[in-house]
Amino acid sequence: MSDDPFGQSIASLANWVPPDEPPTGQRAALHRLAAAMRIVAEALTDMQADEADLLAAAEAMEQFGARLEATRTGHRPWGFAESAPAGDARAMFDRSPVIGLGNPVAPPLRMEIDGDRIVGRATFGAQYEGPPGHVHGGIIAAAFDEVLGMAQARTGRPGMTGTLTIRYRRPTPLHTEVVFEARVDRVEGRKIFAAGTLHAGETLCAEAEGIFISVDFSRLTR
Ligand SMILES: CCCCCCCCCC(=O)SCCNC(=O)CCNC(=O)[C@H](O)C(C)(C)COP(=O)(O)OP(=O)(O)OC[C@H]1O[C@@H](n2cnc3c(N)ncnc32)[C@H](O)[C@@H]1OP(=O)(O)O
Repeated sequence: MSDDPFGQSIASLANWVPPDEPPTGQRAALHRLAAAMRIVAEALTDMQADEADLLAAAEAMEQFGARLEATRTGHRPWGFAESAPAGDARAMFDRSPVIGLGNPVAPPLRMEIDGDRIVGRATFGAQYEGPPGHVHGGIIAAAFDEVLGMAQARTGRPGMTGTLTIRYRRPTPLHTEVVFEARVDRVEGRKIFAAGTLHAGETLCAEAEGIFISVDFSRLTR
């Protein structure tokens, strides 16, 4: 394990604390671009632009896309995007589809550690709509997977999600800051049992239970 940076990073995750210094340079630019793409994604849900404007935007996006595509290396230093296995905070924050500031798909959820709890906050835009005016249930599941995944990772022997059970109690509103909380209930052998809640204000919108199975993540990279 000592010469395995992947394993070392996972092991050190138990003491990981989210960095609070603002990014600079290329990374800051990446975050800005991803934020702009989120604005586009949400605007597409109800914009009234005409065909010509949409075609002009599509052409510009295609051109920028081609420029970025040409710079791709195919290099995937960590192989994962989820918080629990990524280890390196930058890889984790930037690439995750849930918390990645460099990933326009991510809402993004913002996580913090509060004692033995993980707290995640997000404001979901219209691009995450399921029932009218409310958040899609699959998106809520993804967010729970992330916060429960981070909670279980802090045991120091993280696992993959084996079972994730969600009870949706009330519709979760769009355009409102909602709060996820997660903690580890118990560990039985390789099984880590985690549980969490989702609130919008005082309203309990959903509850989750997850069983994570500790694995040797270095095997997944080979
Ligand atoms: C570095 C940390 C990474 C954490 C990431 C967290 C954030 C997000 C995580 C994800 O989204 S991961 C992506 C979604 N999950 C997957 O793709 C997992 C796919 N499934 C597998 O790879 C395997 O089925 C798994 C590793 C979960 C289990 O396979 P194993 O062959 O290692 O398990 P095994 O059959 O030896 O069973 C070990 C124990 O776990 C139990 N178990 C196995 N699969 C289970 C399952 N799916 N749910 C609940 N329990 C399960 C099993 O009953 C047994 O319990 P006991 O020890 O009490 O007998």
